[in-house]
Amino acid sequence: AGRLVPYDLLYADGVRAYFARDWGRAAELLQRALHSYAGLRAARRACRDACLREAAFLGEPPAAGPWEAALFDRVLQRADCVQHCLGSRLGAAPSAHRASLVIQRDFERREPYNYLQVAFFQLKKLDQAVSAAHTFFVANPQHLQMREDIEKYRRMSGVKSDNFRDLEAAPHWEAYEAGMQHYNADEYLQAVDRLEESLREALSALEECRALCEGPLEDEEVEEEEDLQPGLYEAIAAHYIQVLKCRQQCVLEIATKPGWISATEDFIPSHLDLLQFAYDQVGNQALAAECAASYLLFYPTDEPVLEKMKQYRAELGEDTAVTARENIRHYVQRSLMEKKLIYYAMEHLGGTFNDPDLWTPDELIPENLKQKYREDQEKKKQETLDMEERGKRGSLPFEGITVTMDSQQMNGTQRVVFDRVLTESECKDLLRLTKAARGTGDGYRARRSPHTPHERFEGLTILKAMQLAQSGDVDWRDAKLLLQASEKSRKIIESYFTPGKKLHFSFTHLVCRTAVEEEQEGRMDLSHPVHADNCLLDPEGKECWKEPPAYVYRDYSGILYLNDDFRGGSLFFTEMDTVTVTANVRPKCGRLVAFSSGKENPHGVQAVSQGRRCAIALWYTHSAEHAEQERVKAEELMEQRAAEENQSNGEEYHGADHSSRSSPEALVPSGGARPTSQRHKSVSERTQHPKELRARDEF
Ligand SMILES: O=C(O)CCC(=O)C(=O)O
Ligand SMILES: [Fe+3]
Repeated sequence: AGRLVPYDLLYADGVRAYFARDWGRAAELLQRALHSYAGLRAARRACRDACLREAAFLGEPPAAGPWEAALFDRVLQRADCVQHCLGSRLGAAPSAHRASLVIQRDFERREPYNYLQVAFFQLKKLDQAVSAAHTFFVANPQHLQMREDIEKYRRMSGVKSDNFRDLEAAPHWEAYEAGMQHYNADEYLQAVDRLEESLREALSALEECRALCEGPLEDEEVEEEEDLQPGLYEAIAAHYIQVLKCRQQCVLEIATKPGWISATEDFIPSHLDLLQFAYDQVGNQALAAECAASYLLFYPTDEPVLEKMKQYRAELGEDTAVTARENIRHYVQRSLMEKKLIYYAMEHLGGTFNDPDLWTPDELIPENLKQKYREDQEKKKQETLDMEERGKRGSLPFEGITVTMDSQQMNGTQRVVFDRVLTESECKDLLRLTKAARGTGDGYRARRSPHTPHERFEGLTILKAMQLAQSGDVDWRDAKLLLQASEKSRKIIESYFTPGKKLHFSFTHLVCRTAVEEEQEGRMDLSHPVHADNCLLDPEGKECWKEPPAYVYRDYSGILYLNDDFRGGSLFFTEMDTVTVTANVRPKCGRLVAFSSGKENPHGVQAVSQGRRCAIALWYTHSAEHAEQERVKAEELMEQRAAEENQSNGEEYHGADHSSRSSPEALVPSGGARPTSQRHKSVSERTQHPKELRARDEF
């Protein structure tokens, strides 16, 4: 095999070319980076398999003679094998292919496709731009800018719908979804085919993931001092336990659909359960029995499947042997062995382990760990109780705010309207912000509303507001007010709905909807069609799919209104059928409506038929991981400014608390070698990535 250039180098060069607007070079380098990344993974997998055979830990342990020599003899052989194998496949020392954590994360999140789509777009290679955009979006459904771009691509003529392809699609997910569709449609013959394929592919993906676990030891805390380094056996144990835990987590990785946050529970065993049912339906009792027996390896006391087993045995006759699948038996045994070792380590050496499986037999978990687990659960329960108690007594964190309507008055659950969150003059200042921003022409141009041709739609994000303040286009105090108003709303909503449980910003923007003159006659549509904020309402109103492209991690929504001098534009809530209206909210300055973002709160906005309706739209999440990154940047700019002001007139600014957030920069190890230092720059450049995209007005 030829020499594989390390993917992090290619990536760093590609990103640099991107920011130099050298699109051709950027596209080429980024594609090569992706290719090299895939090649590296394939090499690791292949070498692991080859060396597993070549230097196998097989046979009986030595009856007599030193155990240690026998074991380490194999360890040395395996190390030699792996070194050689990787060296010849990669054409370089394997260590050259170790990328920093930041870059590894970028690739896991498919970040290169984000750059690629822009580069392809600039090169007028639309088909490739679309598939890159789609590939990125599948794994990043929360990415607002990409969502907008995708919507634009969809509206463009000349873009074929089969270009919306996931270039990194995992074979097992494609098969699984097709299989489940057939299964749910009672098409069991096809279901069996696809689910078998899915199981096969999932197990194969699992092996690849496990192979990648055999990498270097990742120290949690870098211990610089030599005498803090562990001794031989401690070091081996620590590294081995790390590998075991990593391998155990692989099942979660393969069971998590790209773009989703949590894994499908019991992914492997549920395949076997589905298959046993489907085989039974198509009259293949022998295979049904085999799958049932395999399922029982995970859950040996599962009553319904034991029942089925009896039935299959009866149907097949006593002479037919029923055995579980060999590969599943192997999977279960191997997993149990790993769990035992991990639990032993936990009990005696400390550390933690999140067992990814629900089927782990109780007797495997050491008694004192179980005890500790129970205590933790108890503590958590108590905390929730305390929280609810506090919530009931809960008072709002600000004076003068009133609760105008609660859930009951709004005929629903988790809905509320507060008034007097802003004063008239604060509303005026914020409205001035939208006007001033409009004049600048950059990033804040009125566009057609994505929802209706009869309105224009303008959105201003927090970061944009700060940047405009920085460039002197808007007043700093107005921009600061936007930041403060949104934080105030956050506190109100947190204390009302989830006291004691932190709500993070997920996305914030100031939006105005303006009626387009002369286009209002006989208008039947809405300003914003009925929707739920964190799931996709199905048109028949029976379900709300909590899956991408919905912003699934959003937990609460808030809208803080700024004015009422327009016609139409009421917010309304409906039942799941999207037509039965249950509550109406007329916007006005200082009114904050808040509600949980799920299917219990479908809502829409009546047509704005005259004038301009402005509001700060706010979404919140409990998940720190999905906290709004733009905000960190915006607050930094604010603090910078405050510090400058402080110097000039001694005024004090109480900046926002950053401690709970991790900025992307924080992930960059200090003093890192080569690509790391470049990444440090491009990571912060990345916050400007959306602007970069915005500049493309060719859409
Ligand atoms: O502006 C409003 O009243 C509601 C807007 C909304 O529901 C949304 O943007 O998701
Ligand atoms: Fe909404």
